[in-house]
Amino acid sequence: MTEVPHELEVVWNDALGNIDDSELTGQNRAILGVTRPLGLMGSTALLAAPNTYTQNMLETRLRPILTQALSKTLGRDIQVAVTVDNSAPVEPAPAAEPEQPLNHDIAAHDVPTHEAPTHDEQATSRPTRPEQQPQDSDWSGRSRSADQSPYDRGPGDGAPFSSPVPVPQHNGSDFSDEPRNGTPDRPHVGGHSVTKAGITPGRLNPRYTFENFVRGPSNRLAYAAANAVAETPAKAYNPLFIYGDSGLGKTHLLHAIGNYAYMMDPNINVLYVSSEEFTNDFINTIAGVGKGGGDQREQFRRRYREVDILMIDDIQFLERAEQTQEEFFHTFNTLHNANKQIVITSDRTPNELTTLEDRLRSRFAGGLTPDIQRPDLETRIAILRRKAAQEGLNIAPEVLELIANRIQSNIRELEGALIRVSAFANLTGQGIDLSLAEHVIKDLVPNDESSLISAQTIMHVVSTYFDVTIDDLCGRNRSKILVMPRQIAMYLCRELTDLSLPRIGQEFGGKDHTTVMHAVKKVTKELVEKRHIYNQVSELTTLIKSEGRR
Ligand SMILES: Nc1ncnc2c1ncn2[C@@H]1O[C@H](COP(=O)(O)OP(=O)(O)OP(=O)(O)O)[C@@H](O)[C@H]1O
Repeated sequence: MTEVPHELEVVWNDALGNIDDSELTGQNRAILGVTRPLGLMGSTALLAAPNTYTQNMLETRLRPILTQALSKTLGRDIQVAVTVDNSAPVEPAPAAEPEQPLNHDIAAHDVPTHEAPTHDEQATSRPTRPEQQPQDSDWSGRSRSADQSPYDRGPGDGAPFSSPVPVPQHNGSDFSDEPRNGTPDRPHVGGHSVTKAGITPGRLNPRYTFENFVRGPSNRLAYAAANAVAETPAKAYNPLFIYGDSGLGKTHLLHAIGNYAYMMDPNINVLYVSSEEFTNDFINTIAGVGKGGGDQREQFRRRYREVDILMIDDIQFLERAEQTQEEFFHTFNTLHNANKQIVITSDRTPNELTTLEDRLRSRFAGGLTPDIQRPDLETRIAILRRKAAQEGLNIAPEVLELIANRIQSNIRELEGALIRVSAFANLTGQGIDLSLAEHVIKDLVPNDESSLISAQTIMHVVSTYFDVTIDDLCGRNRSKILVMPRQIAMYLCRELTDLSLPRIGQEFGGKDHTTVMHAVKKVTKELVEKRHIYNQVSELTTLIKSEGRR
């Protein structure tokens, strides 16, 4: 890392000293602890963050506090720019292990000792690995009492929720088939997914953090367990097996674990992968063995076995194939024996995973197995309120309540409804009131109907509507005239069915899940910005629903 001139360090420390402690949560302090000043250019202070997650937090949540503090210190208006400096050293971790055992011996069904706060509760003290603590060592010149965890959540839980509508980074008018950060149809598992220091943790979604996760009775146990695992990997609950219906936040919690663990220790190896990706990667490896010199199997093993935290999403899709399960079993054992953390999600309990071998099921059941239930009305409203605030939408409480009342069982749908309502208001130049919301959401699918709608139905309706063939939708021709219907069809599959991203990719001619993800983001953005896309998506939704009911 660039050496920091002494005066700059002094200015930085003074500025940090100017921040009122009550404005910062423990996490904020930890972030500031790993941030370094790089220089002052005119009225801009350039800061270095060790990773994109920290950069993101500095640029959003902490920006106002930092600009104010730096401006006050320097006596003039200062802006802040943040760059990622991969070489930035994270404070060396003392090797000492915690003196107190942390929940080692808690039975699988026990409630975690550090119960998570609800969205109304605050500041829970958690056990913390001592090696994490130096990161915020005295950056502010203030001392912290020995028993105060640096990661206690402060009152500032009102972090802006990242927009579900992606900010356009290029001309958003075209429908391109390419995900911006990757090549479609190429498996995205492998070395680059492993978040070794210096490698951007590209597969972790920085928006999915613990802070952005609204807690309520339906998810409190899963949240608390995930939080404990992120703070003390392989010490609290191992494996952690979270199950629950589609769209209730399992993936969000996995990413939150990864983001949190990575923020605390950028040297940690975190790997997030869906079981379908694991299967595909394994099948490709087997197919390639012999062609590529025979070491592919070894590389595969290293990819999955040399990690500190392995997170497998949607384990119910783990291929029935014997060899894949065998491989996964050994991966699991190797990691577990090496005291590495494993986190798994599923749509059902371990015992209900009847396609899995008994020995795998019993391994899963041997850990903590919290579930996530459908959120209650209060939690749904809290989620909507947070999303609306993030979008800068001033929506009356009765409108949020209407949406929350109408969409009860899936948070993805809840978010989708909010986006549709705001898109319609935006495109028609109207304010968001009850009658507008009523008008928009009357067409949305109540969750119970979604099981009646298949990807085939959606493809059939979309292909007829746009006068293209189903082969066109599943093909790879990138002509604009085909890409747009294809992306809309993928978006509708995500919105109207319970299919996972990889499963949708398979339905569309074996495409990678990143291609589907890109399509979903693209259409979400376009339908907010373009009236004709909004109309097409609305019309198609109605057509698909009526087709699904037949
Ligand atoms: N408690 C919550 N607070 C805020 N947002 C949430 C919460 N739970 C879910 N979400 C949001 O709902 C959406 C769907 O969640 P997620 O993808 O994690 O569900 P899932 O259970 O993994 O679904 P699937 O099984 O279909 O993959 C995400 O955008 C997520 O951020």
